[in-house]
Amino acid sequence: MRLPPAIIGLTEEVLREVLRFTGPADVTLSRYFRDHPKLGSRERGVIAEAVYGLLRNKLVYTSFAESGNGPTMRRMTLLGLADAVGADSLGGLSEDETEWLARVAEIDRRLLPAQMRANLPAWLYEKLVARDGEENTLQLADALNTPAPLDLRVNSLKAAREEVIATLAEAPILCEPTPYAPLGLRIIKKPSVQNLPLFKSGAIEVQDEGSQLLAQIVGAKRGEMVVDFCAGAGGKTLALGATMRNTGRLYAFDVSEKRLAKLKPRMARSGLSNIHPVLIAHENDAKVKRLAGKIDRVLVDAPCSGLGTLRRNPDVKWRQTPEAIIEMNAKQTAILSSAARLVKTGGRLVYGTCSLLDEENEAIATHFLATHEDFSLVPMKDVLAEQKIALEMDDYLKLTPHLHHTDGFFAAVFVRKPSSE
Ligand SMILES: C[S@@+](CC[C@H](N)C(=O)[O-])C[C@H]1O[C@@H](n2cnc3c(N)ncnc32)[C@H](O)[C@@H]1O
Repeated sequence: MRLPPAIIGLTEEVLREVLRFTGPADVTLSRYFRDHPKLGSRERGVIAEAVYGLLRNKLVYTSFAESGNGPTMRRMTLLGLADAVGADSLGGLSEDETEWLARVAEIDRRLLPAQMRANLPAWLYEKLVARDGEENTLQLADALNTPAPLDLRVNSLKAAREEVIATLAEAPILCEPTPYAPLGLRIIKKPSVQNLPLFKSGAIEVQDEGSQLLAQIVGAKRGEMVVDFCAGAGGKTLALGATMRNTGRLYAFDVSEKRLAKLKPRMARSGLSNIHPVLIAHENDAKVKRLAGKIDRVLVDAPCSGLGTLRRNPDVKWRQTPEAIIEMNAKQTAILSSAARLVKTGGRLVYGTCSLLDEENEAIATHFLATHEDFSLVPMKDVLAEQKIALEMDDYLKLTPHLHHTDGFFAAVFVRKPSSE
């Protein structure tokens, strides 16, 4: 069925707003939909898909849009919509526009300049090419510009992975076990899971496989004292709590009241009662100091550029700047250093990000080791062997969408040496 011609104007309107990059694209879209309550779910889906497609392919589409007659923004919108639903499904196109879309569809994108094909800003593209070479960067960019599948984590307190697979099949939702995370499921077609009884009962949570692995390498055990220092809405907190079998004490720190508030209903669904959310003013808050030297395991899932999550948040690559990343580096160093004080002798400290950049990853880990003689690195290959995760890594965990089909993640594991060492 053809879409009503009005969808073009509506998409163009919200696209203009999104491309101002004054806030995250998903927030702008939600606000737009709230302000336009008459839009049906199909229209909303199409508009969102068109906007996300445009953000993923912005460089290529801008160049195509500039090639035709008429306003560029309308042409960008048509490209996004044609990508989302196919040009044949669009009502209200002029003859000229129909022909132009057909011509553009014939262009061999392999002939475009490499940075344009990568659809990455120049500063990021150049940084990645300098490190990984052009071919690897193009492969990475291709994976980052492809929408992610939907990954779920089974809450082992409530169900076994096999049971969940069987229940989902009745829906019918087909999924497969994730290759590395023992409780993960991957759904290729993305159904809405929020209304499923499995979700409402807390048997499943939405969580990328990479994020599940980051929680797993903390190695939290029954009865331990654990801190999730940057808990946010608690994606990893919930995974840690289940690994601890709902025993011990798991502190969920964050500076954002709004994010911690989102953790509460998730805690209630999960059946976990070992989690203690704590709002802190900053990383040196007195609430942190009180626990110094008492904690078995600390996870620092640090605030970062988020460039590893472009499959889900394609606007991030256009909103990030090298200057913002330098500021972030200072924050990451400060948070890691403060969180380290919590770790008891022999305890584990994990630093993780969803960034692809060395300066947010290895550089922070190396600097930490150079300035904290009482900590040493636990090579990631040892941690993965301990956790029986079948991944080949050297010192650090480095997950990328083109190699591991997860979001981009980095992690380093440190241990606090016994004082005699
Ligand atoms: C990558 S996000 C965490 C995501 C979360 N762990 C999850 O799995 O869903 C980083 C978090 O760090 C928090 N944050 C920023 N500055 C902080 C600080 N100084 N101390 C603690 N948390 C901080 C942010 O509010 C944000 O929620």
